[in-house]
Amino acid sequence: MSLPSNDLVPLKISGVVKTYTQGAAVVRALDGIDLTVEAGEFVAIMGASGSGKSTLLHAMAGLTDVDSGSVVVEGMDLSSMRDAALTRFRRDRIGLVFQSFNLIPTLSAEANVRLPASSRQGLDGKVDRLLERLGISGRRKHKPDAMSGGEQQRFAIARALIADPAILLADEPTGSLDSVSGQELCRLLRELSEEGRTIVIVTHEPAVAMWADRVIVLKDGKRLSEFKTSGKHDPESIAVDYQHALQA
Ligand SMILES: Nc1ncnc2c1ncn2[C@@H]1O[C@H](COP(=O)(O)OP(=O)(O)OP(=O)(O)O)[C@@H](O)[C@H]1O
Repeated sequence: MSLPSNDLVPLKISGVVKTYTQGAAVVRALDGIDLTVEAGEFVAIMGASGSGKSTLLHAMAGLTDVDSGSVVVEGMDLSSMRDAALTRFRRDRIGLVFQSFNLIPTLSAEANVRLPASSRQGLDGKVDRLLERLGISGRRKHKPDAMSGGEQQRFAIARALIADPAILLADEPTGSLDSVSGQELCRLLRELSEEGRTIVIVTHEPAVAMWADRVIVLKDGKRLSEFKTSGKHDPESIAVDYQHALQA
């Protein structure tokens, strides 16, 4: 499956700060993050619990307002957009996948995939190709609760990709899967990236991060360090690189 390309940078984040106030305490969940993700790149975001990974992913998707700095997706500054325009832009240009799949239980798996498609033109063929590509065509009429976690997550990925977004964002996509299904899902994400999809995932697992091209390490809301995986499909060496990055 080859993808249409354009010259726009899929994601550029500059100086992003996000604080939460809890009573008298102010938490700087993101403390001046800069990050550019190039077309076709596969980036993993790692960091300890509370380091700001999910907040960053939500900021990338325009699901969280940031206090300052900018999040620019394909040249569009999300903070400058009104709610309705942002919702449309997110549906068309940003694919989102969550740990808990978030499929609508009363709809068939295929109906879930069709939901974000704004136009019906050519949709049937597109759905067929995508489900075939993800190896879930035979399960399309099932309701989500009649499928395994791995199948549900593939449908969630199909739903995220149906509009050919600029970027696929996934928050702990293997977090609800057993390790075999988790690795199968990672292999699928790797293949999608090699087909030209731009992907950012949040994970705390070296065995997941090893499928990415580049690992960004967060600590206390700051971008502490990063390293390239150089195709090392070896969780132990990724764990070592991660520990080095934490000590940088
Ligand atoms: N809605 C919120 N209200 C108040 N504080 C929040 C909120 N969301 C996140 N935080 C705080 O912001 C910081 C970063 O949280 P975030 O969920 O982004 O971290 P994380 O790295 O994704 O953690 P985990 O790996 O545990 O999911 C934490 O200190 C967290 O308690």
